Amino acid sequence: SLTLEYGAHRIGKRTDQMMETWRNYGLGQFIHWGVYALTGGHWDGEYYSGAAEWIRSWDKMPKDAYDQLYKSFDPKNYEPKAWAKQAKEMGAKYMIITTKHHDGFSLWPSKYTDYDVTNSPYGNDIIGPLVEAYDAEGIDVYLYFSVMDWSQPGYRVSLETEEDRTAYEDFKAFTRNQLIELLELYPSAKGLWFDGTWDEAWKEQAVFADELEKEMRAMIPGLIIGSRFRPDDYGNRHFDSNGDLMGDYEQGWERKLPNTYEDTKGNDWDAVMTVPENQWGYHSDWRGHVKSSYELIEMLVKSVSLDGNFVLNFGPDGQGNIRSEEAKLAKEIGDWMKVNQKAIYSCGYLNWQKQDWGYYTQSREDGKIYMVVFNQPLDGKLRVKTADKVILDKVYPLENPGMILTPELIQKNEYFIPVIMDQKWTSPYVIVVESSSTD
Ligand SMILES: C#C[C@@H]1N[C@@H](C)[C@@H](O)[C@H]1O
Repeated sequence: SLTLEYGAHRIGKRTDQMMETWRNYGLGQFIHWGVYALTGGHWDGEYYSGAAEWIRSWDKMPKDAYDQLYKSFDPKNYEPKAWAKQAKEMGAKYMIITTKHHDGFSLWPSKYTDYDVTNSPYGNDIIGPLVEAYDAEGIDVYLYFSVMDWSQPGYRVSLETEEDRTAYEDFKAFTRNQLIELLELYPSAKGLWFDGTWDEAWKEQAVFADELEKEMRAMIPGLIIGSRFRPDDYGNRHFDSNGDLMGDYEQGWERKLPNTYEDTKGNDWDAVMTVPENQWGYHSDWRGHVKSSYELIEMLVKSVSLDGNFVLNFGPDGQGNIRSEEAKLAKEIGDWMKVNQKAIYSCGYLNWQKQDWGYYTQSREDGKIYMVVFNQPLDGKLRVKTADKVILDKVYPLENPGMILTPELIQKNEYFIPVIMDQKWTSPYVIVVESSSTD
């Protein structure tokens, strides 16, 4: 392997309590909010087919017009407490908020740019009240921060000339100043979710990024930072040039999920997911496929079954309203979580053979095994192939512990669990397996 000074600083999972808490979240909420929400994915009556938060990059979007939008940012309906309550009802254990997206508009009062909320009609800090509201609901807060910043004169995609390099040094200092400022203002934040680190100029900043990461970790012990922040000695991110994970968890699963445990490489990871195919910021006209709560619950369960967290995105509109489609999903997911949360919180991967009926999760607290059934077999027989030396001691529906189910032995370590068909199962349900080992 290569000798790397700025590659992974740890091989294997973090084992401290803060990371254990992160690992046990199961469900998170992403919030993408900023001046792009004012456009709703349209400009001058035209529909933008890209991701709404990228509308400034659209050739039909006059850049100076976009850059004036903040002078209309005055979200009368912004109610952080209501957002936090809704997230609590949904069952989210953490929330990631865009403090600054690629356009550079800072949702907090920043000493380092005039392109921030204090210079909008709204005038007040957006981030502070949100952090307080989510903290009050017991939902941990993480700060999304885009390194790429279209508003900064010093930003560069690549460093071709001496002028580029000089300008980029100013940009690096600005970036560090904003990050230190965020951690000083919001010390209850448990971690950072970085984005916009794919340009060549940043990929040359292994030394700077490493020093900055160390400085931030020193400010908030236990701070959790994903794989999308640092480039290594050769400009590689997520995995260093030896294939080892950078940061505390893998951030590569954006709008997609791993399919097998092997895909996760045994690392901690999160999957961040949009409701439409690709809209993070508010778009008033969602076209194409919009995911149902059934689909999203399956993605959540699949993520947990593979030792990951599932983070569902919300994109409030320009007035601070949570759109009705997202409110409905939050309610439907929350209703399912209220009944089945034991199969999600503090659960993870079980090395039993994957079956067609759904997913296994196992509690990291008491070892209980959960069979989350999405595809009910017509004969009601759920095939279970356990690992070796496993005894099934007790099997019952999570919703009805008194209904003891008797496994029918097929062959060594393989059973049918008969699920009584007179129950009209209309949503994914959970069977609990209490097991022991023969050795
Ligand atoms: C591309 C890209 C960005 N990464 C997602 C998390 C959104 O912020 C999107 O704009």
